[in-house]
Amino acid sequence: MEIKKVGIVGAGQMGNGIAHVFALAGYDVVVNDISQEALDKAVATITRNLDRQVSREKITAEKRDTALARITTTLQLEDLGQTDLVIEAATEREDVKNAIFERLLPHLKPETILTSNTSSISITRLASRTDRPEKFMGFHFMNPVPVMQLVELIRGIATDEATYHTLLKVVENLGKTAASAEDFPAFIVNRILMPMINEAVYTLYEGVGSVKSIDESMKLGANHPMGPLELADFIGLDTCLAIMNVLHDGLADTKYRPCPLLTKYVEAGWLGRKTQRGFYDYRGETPVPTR
Ligand SMILES: CC(=O)CC(=O)SCCNC(=O)CCNC(=O)[C@H](O)C(C)(C)COP(=O)(O)OP(=O)(O)OC[C@H]1O[C@@H](n2cnc3c(N)ncnc32)[C@H](O)[C@@H]1OP(=O)(O)O
Ligand SMILES: NC(=O)C1=CN([C@@H]2O[C@H](COP(=O)(O)OP(=O)(O)OC[C@H]3O[C@@H](n4cnc5c(N)ncnc54)[C@H](OP(=O)(O)O)[C@@H]3O)[C@@H](O)[C@H]2O)C=CC1
Repeated sequence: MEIKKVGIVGAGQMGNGIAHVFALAGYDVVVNDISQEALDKAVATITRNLDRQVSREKITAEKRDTALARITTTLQLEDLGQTDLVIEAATEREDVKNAIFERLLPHLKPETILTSNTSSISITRLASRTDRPEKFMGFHFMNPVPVMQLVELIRGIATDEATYHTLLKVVENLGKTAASAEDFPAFIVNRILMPMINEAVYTLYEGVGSVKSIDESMKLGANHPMGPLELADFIGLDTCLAIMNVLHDGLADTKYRPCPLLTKYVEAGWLGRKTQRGFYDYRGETPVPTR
């Protein structure tokens, strides 16, 4: 099946990055969110990131303008009805994702491929609640989408080969690299990455190091581009906690117990960069550690 028009549900940091790379690769993109403010912010972010690519001579101004013209936004989920591929990139909560699919399905063409950018939730379980488990897949982009090379492809138990091969071709068209992961909690990247981030929060919680010393240690001692706490703030602490809970519940092993300090930050609404406060306070000129 040829994919021409793509629908994206959720215009947060992942939704805007996914819209950016699809529009640049020549796909028509419709972005949906429940908030007009999120849609406006997404278009502003995409424009800023495309402008930066123009100023660094990665793309031409003409390519930027064509890409922007390919993106439309809508508050109405039914406007995704004529798309060939839908990528759900809303908040990492299973009830939210199920509700989106339930409202969206009556409007979709029967052949439309339905995917979720979920970081951790069972693809088989999400698919089983839809009318098309064979055309349902995990389509997991990494943050920041315009920069990161990898896309994880996760087949649910019922996903057919045609769907998998169609998405493999889409990843190729985006100029990215696909890795296949089996459908187990948090797949590959987050199965490995998130326990490291959670351990960094335990290291902070137990007073082994400060925010600054933990991040500096991993940047200078292990050559990570960002320290684990800086990365947690970048991903979103709500998303990190949600992934740890999926690992803990799904694998029933205490080694995945979310750190109580991570829970406390989320309960405070200190979700990282997106709320201006997390392990760092971003309200000033330079980020200041909060512990
Ligand atoms: C949670 C999940 O489910 C899965 C995940 O995504 S886990 C998170 C995975 N991501 C990571 O681990 C990211 C780790 N961090 C990094 O790789 C780097 O810090 C980074 C790429 C984000 C920034 O790199 P840097 O060298 O510090 O910054 P900088 O030189 O400003 O940026 C490098 C490039 O990225 C671009 N960039 C940086 N942030 C960007 C953003 N948010 N959006 C778009 N482009 C961005 C810059 O424009 C620059 O592009 P060029 O090379 O074309 O000039
Ligand atoms: N952050 C990351 O590094 C990565 C995240 N992911 C996954 O991508 C998904 C999105 O994450 P991210 O972009 O970081 O999250 P954000 O919090 O940045 O964005 C989520 C967006 O979804 C919107 N939303 C919530 N409910 C609905 C709904 N019913 N219909 C439409 N939109 C809705 C939110 O609106 P509002 O703000 O108004 O609630 C918000 O704009 C999650 O599943 C996450 O696990 C995958 C890879 C990396």
